Amino acid sequence: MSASKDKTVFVTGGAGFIGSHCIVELLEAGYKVVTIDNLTNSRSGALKRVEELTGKSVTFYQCDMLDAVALEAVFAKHHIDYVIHFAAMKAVGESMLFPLIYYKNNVIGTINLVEAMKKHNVTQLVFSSSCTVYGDPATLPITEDHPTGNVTNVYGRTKYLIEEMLKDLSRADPDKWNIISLRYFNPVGAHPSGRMGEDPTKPFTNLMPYISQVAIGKRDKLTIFGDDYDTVDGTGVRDYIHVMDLASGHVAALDRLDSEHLRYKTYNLGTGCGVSVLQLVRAFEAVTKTQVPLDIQPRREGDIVSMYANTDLSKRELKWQTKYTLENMCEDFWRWQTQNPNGYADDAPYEPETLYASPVKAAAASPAAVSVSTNVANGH
Ligand SMILES: O=c1ccn([C@@H]2O[C@H](COP(=O)(O)OP(=O)(O)O[C@H]3O[C@H](CO)[C@@H](O)[C@H](O)[C@H]3O)[C@@H](O)[C@H]2O)c(=O)[nH]1
Repeated sequence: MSASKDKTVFVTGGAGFIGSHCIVELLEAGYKVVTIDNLTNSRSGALKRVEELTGKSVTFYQCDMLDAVALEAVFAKHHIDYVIHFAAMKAVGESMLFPLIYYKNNVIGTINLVEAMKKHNVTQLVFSSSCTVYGDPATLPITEDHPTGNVTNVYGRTKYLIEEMLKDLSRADPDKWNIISLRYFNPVGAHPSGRMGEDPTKPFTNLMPYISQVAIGKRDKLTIFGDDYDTVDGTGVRDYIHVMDLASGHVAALDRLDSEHLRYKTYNLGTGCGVSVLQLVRAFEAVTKTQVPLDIQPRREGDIVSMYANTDLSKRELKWQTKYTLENMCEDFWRWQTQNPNGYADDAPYEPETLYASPVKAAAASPAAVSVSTNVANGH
């Protein structure tokens, strides 16, 4: 556990799936948390559950990453020690249809954040990146020094561009910046209590939520995109990681920033184990005692055959390792789904605090804050 008591972490995208679970870990490690979210792909009820589970509250502002004035106001109002930046749009298909919205929200949103940090002399940042930056891997398991940038979709390209931008920033001012990019593999599962989990308000395409919807009877069958890959059983292989392991990886990253001035460094967060689509389905069926009817279809365009992490560096330098098994991922996800069929939709909202002294002043200071909210969701 962290020794960084009384330090404040500013979390962007804190109501999202990974952000909210990470806040639980941060509060339990003794950090104070200030968070923003524009709630375009999440509900603030997640933060109420965070409070319920930890007995601690967070400071929450409903705020968009494109609202540079509001972002700055957060830094002006709070003494921030570290930033963890989750807020981003994350749907691969959508990113191909609306590339400018993705570049704007993800890249410009990050520029706004880093500029506000710079202005207020906050230099410690953990960035939520993705294994998608590796593109189609040349070698497996994937180490952090594997080439990046050969990305197959716009969402992934935004993550790659942000990584490069942060690297350039640290090169330009190496004594100042201390930045870690965490490359997540495939986050799944939910808080073991059954009180928190993934609750996207937009359509999703990820495997585990689909499996679960079939198991619960909301859909007839699971479409498997290709069973003729060169893998253990012909289906695609991924490195599924429990969201609580991912969350503890962020606490470890803050400890790492404290222990050494890194300038800029990347770490994989995965389990190191490749699991096929069929293996995940079978594990889910066994744990939940359900049947998931399958429909084998052609390969999905842009899909990668196999992807799993080499976790040596994160184990060694972050002193972090995963604790949850594939069975835990399935049972925790199932508990969340069955106990909360509507996610947080029925919960009272977590009341956002007011960022500005008066609404009139807010509108004058920050016209973007009162215009139609742009789409910053919470993702990886
Ligand atoms: O209905 C489905 C959904 C998925 N799959 C397969 O399941 C595997 C995993 O798919 P998915 O859950 O969509 O994850 P990825 O394709 O690995 O991409 C996700 O995981 C990446 C790593 O975190 C992120 O970068 C992406 O944004 C995110 O969509 C793949 O082999 C898919 O072909 C199916 O067979 N049927």
